[in-house]
Amino acid sequence: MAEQRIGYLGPKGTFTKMAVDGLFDGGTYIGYESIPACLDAVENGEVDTGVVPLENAIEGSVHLTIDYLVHQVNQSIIAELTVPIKQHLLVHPDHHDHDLKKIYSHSHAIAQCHQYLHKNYPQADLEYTASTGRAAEIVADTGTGAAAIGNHLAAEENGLKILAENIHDYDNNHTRFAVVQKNPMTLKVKDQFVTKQKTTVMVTLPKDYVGALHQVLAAFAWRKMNLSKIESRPMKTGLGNYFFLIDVDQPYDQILFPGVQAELEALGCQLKILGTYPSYQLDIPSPIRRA
Ligand SMILES: O=C(O)C(=O)C[C@]1(C(=O)O)C=C[C@@H](O)C=C1
Repeated sequence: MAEQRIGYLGPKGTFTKMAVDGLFDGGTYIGYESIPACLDAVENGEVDTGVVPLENAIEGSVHLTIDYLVHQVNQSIIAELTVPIKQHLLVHPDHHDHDLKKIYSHSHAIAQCHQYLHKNYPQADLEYTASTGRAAEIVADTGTGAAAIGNHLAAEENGLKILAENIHDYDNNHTRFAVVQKNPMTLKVKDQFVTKQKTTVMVTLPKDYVGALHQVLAAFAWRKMNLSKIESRPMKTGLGNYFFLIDVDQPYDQILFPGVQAELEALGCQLKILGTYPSYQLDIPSPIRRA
């Protein structure tokens, strides 16, 4: 069997790369500079599998991933993995008592550390990058006076030191990553702890009418199907038009899901299955190299 080709949000040292290293058992790994670039590579067959961030416990959904999956490509979620996230402040090895004028990172990483930044570096300019790994690369090139928010792997890969560790504002910080494929094929993953099986569906309503969402939820509720997440996103067709993304805590089956689908279609709604998949939980150790 040919080696699996896995695309991920790169470059080196991203949290997504940590997730990939933790999940897969061999393969060819290719880092892409942005979430759309990674999903495009899956779409055009450059890689078999893509791994992109989906949701963070502190900052919420990664809307770029959700919107791109729904509007721009035709792919299925075939697994998800939850990874503990520890954010550190990374600086150039020559950095000593310099002022920090600029702090670079991915918008989600900056958001996870807002209180810390507000308290300790209120004067610093916050610069958004496509990933935490990219932020670390910039700081390695820039030298002193700048910092990146990222993980211990980004520090190691870019020769940076950790000025402050665990700077995220809330302890229970985790991110869910989606593993996607265009043509679902078997994944070669390490022995992981599968916490549960899930199914993600997208529901669109015909128009805004009284009780519409209640009816959608009732179709799941009376079948005793547990929902672990529901989120609305704009359809991008005009103000007030939304679709709902719903995570159901059970695998797709030939009775309950078709029943929900038929019931919702009778109400004029549409239901699309975005994936039915195992949910993995990774516990990545994070060695700290102090400044
Ligand atoms: O920039 C990275 O390292 C990523 O993998 C992206 C990302 C995200 O988009 O949420 C992943 C995990 C962390 O929550 C911060 C950033």
